[in-house]
Amino acid sequence: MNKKESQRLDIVSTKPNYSSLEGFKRFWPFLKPVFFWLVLGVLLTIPVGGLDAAVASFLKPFMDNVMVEKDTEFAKQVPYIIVAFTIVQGICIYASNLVNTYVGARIATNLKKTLYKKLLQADISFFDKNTSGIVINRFAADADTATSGLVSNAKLFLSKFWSSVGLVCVLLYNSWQLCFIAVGVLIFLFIPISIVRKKVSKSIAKSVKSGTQLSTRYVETYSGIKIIKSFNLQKTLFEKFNVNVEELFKISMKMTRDTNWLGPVMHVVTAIGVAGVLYYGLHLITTGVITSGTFVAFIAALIMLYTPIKSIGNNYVGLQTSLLALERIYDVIDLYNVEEAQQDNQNRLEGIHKSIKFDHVDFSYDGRRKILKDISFEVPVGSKVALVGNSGGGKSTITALIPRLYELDSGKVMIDEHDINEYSITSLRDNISMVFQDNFLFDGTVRENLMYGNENASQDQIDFAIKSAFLDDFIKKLPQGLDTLIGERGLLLSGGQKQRLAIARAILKNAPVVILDEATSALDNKSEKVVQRALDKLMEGRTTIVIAHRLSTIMDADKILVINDGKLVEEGSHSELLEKNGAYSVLYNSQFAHKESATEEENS
Ligand SMILES: Nc1ncnc2c1ncn2[C@@H]1O[C@H](COP(=O)(O)OP(=O)(O)OP(=O)(O)O)[C@@H](O)[C@H]1O
Repeated sequence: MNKKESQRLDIVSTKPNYSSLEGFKRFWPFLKPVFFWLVLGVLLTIPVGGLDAAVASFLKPFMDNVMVEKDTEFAKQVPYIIVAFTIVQGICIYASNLVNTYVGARIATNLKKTLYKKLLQADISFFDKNTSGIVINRFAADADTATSGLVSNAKLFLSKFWSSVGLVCVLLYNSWQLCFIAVGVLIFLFIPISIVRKKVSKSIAKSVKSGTQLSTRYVETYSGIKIIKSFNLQKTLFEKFNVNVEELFKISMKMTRDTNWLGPVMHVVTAIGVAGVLYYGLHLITTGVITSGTFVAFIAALIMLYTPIKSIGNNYVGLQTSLLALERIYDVIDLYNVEEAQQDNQNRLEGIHKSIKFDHVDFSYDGRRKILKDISFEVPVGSKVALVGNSGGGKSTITALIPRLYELDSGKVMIDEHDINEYSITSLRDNISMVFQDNFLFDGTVRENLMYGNENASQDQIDFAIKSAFLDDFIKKLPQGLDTLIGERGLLLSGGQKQRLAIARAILKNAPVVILDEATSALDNKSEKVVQRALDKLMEGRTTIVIAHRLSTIMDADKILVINDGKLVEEGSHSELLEKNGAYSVLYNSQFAHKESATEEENS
């Protein structure tokens, strides 16, 4: 796999990639801020677990004093002591729940912040390679899965750990021989646990993959609903969904089959332990090695010890699920991205004074298929350069390289004779406004959407941008003017209005370089004219690179570059290129002829 391919997250690992120590080290940055609370939580679990042992150990004097020696003095105190102990235990349980929940929620929140930052910084190529379902699952759901499972299991494990330590001490104190039998049988539990571990890891990886596909289906349905309805795709999509959801059902049933036998096996193993203790205990009592009180206390402690072990099966799957989710999180955190890798000491780009230059640029999206081949050209400051050429030729790709949305394979893109890699990415992008064919609007009001162009824009600046984009009449008619909600994806706006809002946003950004990617090709003639006028306002006094299919909009460009199949085949002004009678002239004549024949058809 080459570097450009290495960002795919759909390959879910089935084997743990980290040793426990490595895993802990990686988790440390998230544990550190809550370490005090974590220690407090652990300390609070000591009395919770330890008091179980205390309760069990009271049974011995109770039995021996009352039953055997008929001395009730101490026994009378025991019920009060037990109630007092359990009250203390209850308070500790409450406090430890509170502290542990705080620790878990804090870690999950910090993990989500780290992951979201990572998502915002991820290279565009990451989004080309990973589906929306992957993003939702890997960046949001995994943080909850990892922490909720880890915290609940750690809480359970810790409290049971301390109670087990206490109970084993009680067992040892009462009879080391019986303790040997009781604890010895537990060794047999390691075999089924390791079998389950392997099977569960595989199933969890499969279920993550299926769950991801399911999430993608939901997102696709949401964003593609118009196409789904107009092509009557409901049945097709439902069938695909059906396959995914049934697969998930099968995986979860398999997981249940693979793991649920662990419970009964634990039951049998612990029962063998109890049976062994009873068998040998009888011998020890009859030979006078232990008293009956000792024996009763021993059995009580043993039952308490075995109870959590029997539920290990269920907890184990939860724990394994969380650990694997944590590993997937590490995969995401380890993803390389250009923004994060950048040095802090990079120069800020403060405007453009000379030119934007492509110097022998080669580019591929996947490291294999070359999209741009040896592209060299210069855009002098303040000029308007147009990119034309065949569909899929690489025009949009060229424009994406200027704000470093993708990294080059070789060659250089330069601003004012400096490689753009020398400037900080933020400052580079601050200097460029892009208007696309399909402009994304955020959920919120018209004003909020405009102000994404400039968060500190004054009312005067906003008014100017609206006027320049010919949006003032439209906004006056909106029920709440600038503060009208336009909804996610700007559904309340027409195509042309959306375009003009995007142009107003770009005007507000006031960047010296403007890149227009086929900004008017989706519009009808009337809207195109208004949008074109708005674009002219945006381009005024700025360095502009325009991609256009309609040559009529770029005939006045200072320079036209013809890009065919990733190569720059011609360069010059409209009249120079027509004179050359080459690729541009073919393109121009085909459009012109097309227009003429269309007009003839209309006239006839
Ligand atoms: N994100 C991407 N990942 C992989 N390949 C891509 C990606 N975007 C574009 N391509 C490929 O790169 C080539 C050039 O695409 P590009 O969009 O730059 O062409 P274009 O000249 O702008 O086309 P059009 O005029 O049709 O918009 C095409 O073959 C396309 O399939």
